[in-house]
Amino acid sequence: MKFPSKVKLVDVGPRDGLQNEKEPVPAAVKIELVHRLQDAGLTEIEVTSFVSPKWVPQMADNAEVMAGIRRKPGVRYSVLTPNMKGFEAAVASKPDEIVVFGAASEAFSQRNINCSIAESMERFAPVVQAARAQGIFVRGAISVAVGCPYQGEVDPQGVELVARLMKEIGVQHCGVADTIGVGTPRKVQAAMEAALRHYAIDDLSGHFHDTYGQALVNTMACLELGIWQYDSSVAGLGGCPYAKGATGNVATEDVVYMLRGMEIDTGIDLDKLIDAGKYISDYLGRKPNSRAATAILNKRAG
Ligand SMILES: CC(C)(COP(=O)([O-])OP(=O)([O-])OC[C@H]1O[C@@H](n2cnc3c(N)ncnc32)[C@H](O)[C@@H]1OP(=O)([O-])[O-])[C@@H](O)C(=O)NCCC(=O)NCCSC(=O)C[C@@](C)(O)CC(=O)[O-]
Repeated sequence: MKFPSKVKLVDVGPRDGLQNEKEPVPAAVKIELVHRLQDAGLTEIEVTSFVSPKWVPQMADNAEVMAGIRRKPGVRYSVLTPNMKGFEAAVASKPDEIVVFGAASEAFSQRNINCSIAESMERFAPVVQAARAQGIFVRGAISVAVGCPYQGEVDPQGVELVARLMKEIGVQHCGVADTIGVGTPRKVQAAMEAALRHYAIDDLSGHFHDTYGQALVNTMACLELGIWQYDSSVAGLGGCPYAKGATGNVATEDVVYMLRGMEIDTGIDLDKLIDAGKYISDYLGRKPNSRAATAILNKRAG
């Protein structure tokens, strides 16, 4: 079996991780988390989202967080922008990349962004056009790619349709997301293969929540396909406010530990990453949701 020799991880903890916290997390803590992640070697960090503060109040400090980051050369900072209003607000904060986020089920599209799949593409198209005209890279996320909390099963055709529509409007990179973490390896591979009909392997990534404990094995299944880009979340933070019961993303620490053992380069310093995860977990008053971090922290404590 030939795996990729390097993997790029995008830490989505500051955005996906913190968007679901009940208590507000101060902008200063989010900024410090971003700093610790970049110091640990992350080269892309999903910082925040420019969505409606009525829908997701946890991200209302988006501009303040973006303005507070000490930018490190070589690191890319991405933000979510669901429509032109979000994009216009985001541009002022100079993101390297924006993310438009659609869904492979109509039901999730309605609950998450208040429109149908077709309408979402109409909203995204001018955003994509404006971003690309300004040299801002555009990533697209396809939520509920293997299962939806409202519809149930999602078949690969649903993913293929949204990947095609995203490609048609000029989205440059396609992220396939198991929002509620129900996927298992063959299902996730099928979703990826559907997206691969429209996106090259270098323009595709996986985003796996760990609700059923399948995220690492799903990552492994995608490595087998040659996919080398993944989202993950420090300390396993996260969840989507419109996917009740879904837990956080796969912990960045767990993915880095696995890849290090497989001699696949990530450029990430695991010890510093664990410190970053401990920092935010201490702030939130709980333990990191990462088996590797827990084991290493226990070992450190002797
Ligand atoms: C998409 C909208 C905005 C549509 O929301 P809407 O209500 O349909 O929008 P609207 O155009 O009818 O506007 C209604 C009000 O919202 C305001 N508004 C409109 N747009 C914006 C904006 N961008 N920023 C700030 N304000 C905005 C607008 O100005 C207006 O304000 P009012 O006149 O009532 O005072 C809304 O549904 C929304 O914000 N949804 C939040 C979705 C979200 O953030 N979900 C979580 C992130 S996605 C995710 O986690 C999944 C992912 C990516 O990680 C992958 C995975 O795991 O699946």
